[in-house]
Amino acid sequence: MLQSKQQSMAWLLRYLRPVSGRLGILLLLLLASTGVQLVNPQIVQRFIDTAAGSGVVSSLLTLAGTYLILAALNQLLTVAVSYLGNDVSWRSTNLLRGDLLKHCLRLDMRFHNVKTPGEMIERIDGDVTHMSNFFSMFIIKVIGSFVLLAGILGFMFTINWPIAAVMTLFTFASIGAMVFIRDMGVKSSKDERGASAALFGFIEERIAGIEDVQANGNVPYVMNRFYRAMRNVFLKGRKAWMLRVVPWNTTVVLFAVAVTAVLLLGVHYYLNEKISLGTLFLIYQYTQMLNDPIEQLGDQVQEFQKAKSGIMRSQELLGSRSEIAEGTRTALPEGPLGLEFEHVHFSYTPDKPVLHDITFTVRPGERLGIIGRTGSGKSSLSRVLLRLYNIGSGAIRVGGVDIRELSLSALYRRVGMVTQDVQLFDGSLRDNLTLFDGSISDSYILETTERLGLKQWIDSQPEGLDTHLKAGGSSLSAGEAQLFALTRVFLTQPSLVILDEPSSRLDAATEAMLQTAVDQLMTHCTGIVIAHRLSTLEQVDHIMVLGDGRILEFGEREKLAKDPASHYAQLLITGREEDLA
Ligand SMILES: Nc1ncnc2c1ncn2[C@@H]1O[C@H](COP(=O)(O)OP(=O)(O)OP(=O)(O)O)[C@@H](O)[C@H]1O
Repeated sequence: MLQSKQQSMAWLLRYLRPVSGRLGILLLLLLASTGVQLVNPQIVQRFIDTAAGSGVVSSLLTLAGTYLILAALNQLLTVAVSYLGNDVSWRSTNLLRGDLLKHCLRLDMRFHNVKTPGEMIERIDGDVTHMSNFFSMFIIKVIGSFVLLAGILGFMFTINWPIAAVMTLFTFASIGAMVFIRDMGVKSSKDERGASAALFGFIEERIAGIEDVQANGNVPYVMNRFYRAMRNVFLKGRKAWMLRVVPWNTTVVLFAVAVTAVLLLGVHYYLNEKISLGTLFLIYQYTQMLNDPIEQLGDQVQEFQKAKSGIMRSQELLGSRSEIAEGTRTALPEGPLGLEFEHVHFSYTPDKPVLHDITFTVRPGERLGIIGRTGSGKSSLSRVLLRLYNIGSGAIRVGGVDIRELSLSALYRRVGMVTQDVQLFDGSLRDNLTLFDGSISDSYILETTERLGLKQWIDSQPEGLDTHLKAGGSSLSAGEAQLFALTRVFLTQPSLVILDEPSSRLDAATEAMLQTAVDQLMTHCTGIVIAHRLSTLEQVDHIMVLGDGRILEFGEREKLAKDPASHYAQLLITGREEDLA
C-alpha cells in the first residue's frame, strides 16, 4: 500500500519535474493572492470603525482607495494563476499523453486486437484530461487553501479566541471528514472512465464500418446498442458523481452550523460591547472566507478521486508489456537477405493452431510465391516474419540471424512489406510516400514513381508531391493503392520484401503496370509474394502451397510445372486464378 503510494508519487513527480519552475511561480502568485484576500477584510473593518467613529473623510477615502487597488491586484493575480495553471497542466499532461501513445504504438498486436481505437483514444486523451486539473492545481490549491485557513484562523485568534476556537473546531471537523471519505469515489470514477472508453470504442467501430452498417440496414440495432452504452456511462457517471459530492455536502452542513454558532457568539460580544461593529463585520467576513478554502479542499478531493482513477488506468496501460522482446543485434549482411523458417509453430489463441511445423528456405535474391486458400495462414506467415506476433516454437532467420536477436528497427530497416490495404495519413503526398522521412529527396521520389508507373497519377494531382491527402485511403483506386504501397516500400530500398498482392481483379493495363513495378522492386532484393495471379507466379523461383497452416507443396516453379500431379501444374491447366486465393 505504502509502496504503491510512493510509486504513484514518483510517477507524478516524473511529469511535474519539467514544469517545477512554473509550479514555483504559481505557488508564489497564489500566496500573494492569499495575502491580499486576508488583508482586505481588515481594511473594511477599519473603514466601518472609522466611519462609525465619525472619522475624517480623507482617511475613509484612503482606505477605500487601498481596498480598490488590492481588489484589482487580486483579480490580476487570479488571472495569472489561472493562465499559469492551465499552462502547467497542458505541458505536464501532454508529456503523459506522449508517453502513453509511444507505449501503445510499441504494444504487440495481441493487445491491439482486443482494444478498439476509440477506447485507446479515451485512454490516451480522455483519462489524461481528467487528470489535468490534478496535475496543475492540486498541490498548489491544497497548499494555498491551508495557508489561507491558517491565515484566517491566526488573525481570528488575535481578535477573539472563543470564536477562533469554534472556527478551528469546524475546520478540523471538515478536513477530517474529507480525509475519511476521500477514496470513496475512486473505484466508481474508474468504472465511469471504463464505461466512457467502451462507448467511444463502440462509436469508432460503427463509424469505421459505416458502409456495412448502412448497406445492411443495421442502423436501428446500432442505435439500440449505442443507447445501452450511453445508459451505462450515465449510470456509472451518476454513481461516481454522487460518491464524489459527499465530501462537499458534508462540509456544507458543517459550515451552516459553524456560521450560526460564530454569528451568535459575535452578536453576543457586540451587544456586550466587547467588540466593535467593524470587528463584528470582520468576524463575519472571515467566517465567509473560511468557506472558500474548505470548499476548495472539497473540490480537490473530488478532483483527486477523478485523477486517481485516471492515474490507475494510465499506470495499468503503461505497465502492460509487449510480448515482443527486442533483440540487440543490428548488423545484417549487405545485399539481398536470405530467409529461413525452421519448424515454426504459431497460434493467435492457444486452442487454435494456425501455422504447423513450417520449414523452408529462400536464398538471397530468390523469389518465393505463396498460394493457398483463404484462411490457410499466408498473412499469418508474413505477420510472424515481421514480428507483429511471437511464434510459439521454432525459429525464423533473416540473413542468417534469428529475428528474436535483432532490434526491431534493424529488422524494419531491411525488411519491407506491401499490404493490400494502404493506409493514408493526413499530410502531403510526399510525406505519405516517404512516411515522413525528410531525408528522401524529391528527385529520388519522382525517379522512383516514374519507374514504378505512379508518375502519371502524381502529375494528375493538383499540386504534385505537395498535394494534401486525407487520412484513410478511399481516394485511391485498388491499382493506384497497390502502386502507392509498392513505391513506399521501394523508397526504403529493402533487402527482403513481402508482397501481399491485391486479391481483387484489376484491369489488364493496371495489372501490366503492377507487374513491371513488382519486377523493378524485386530486382535487388529477396521477394516473398502472396500471389493472387498466375502471371505473378511466372516470375517466381519457388512456389509454396499452404493448406490449413501446413506446407502442402514446396518446390522450384519449373519442376512443379512439369509435374502433372502438382497443385501448381493443375492450376496452369485449369487457369483458375480464383483457386490461388
Ligand atoms: N488476429 C487474429 N486472431 C485470431 N485468429 C486469426 C487472426 N487473424 C487470422 N486468424 C485466423 O488465422 C487463420 C489464418 O489466417 P490468415 O489471415 O493467415 O489466412 P490467409 O491465408 O492470409 O487468408 P486470406 O487469403 O483470406 O487473407 C484463419 O483461420 C484466421 O481465422
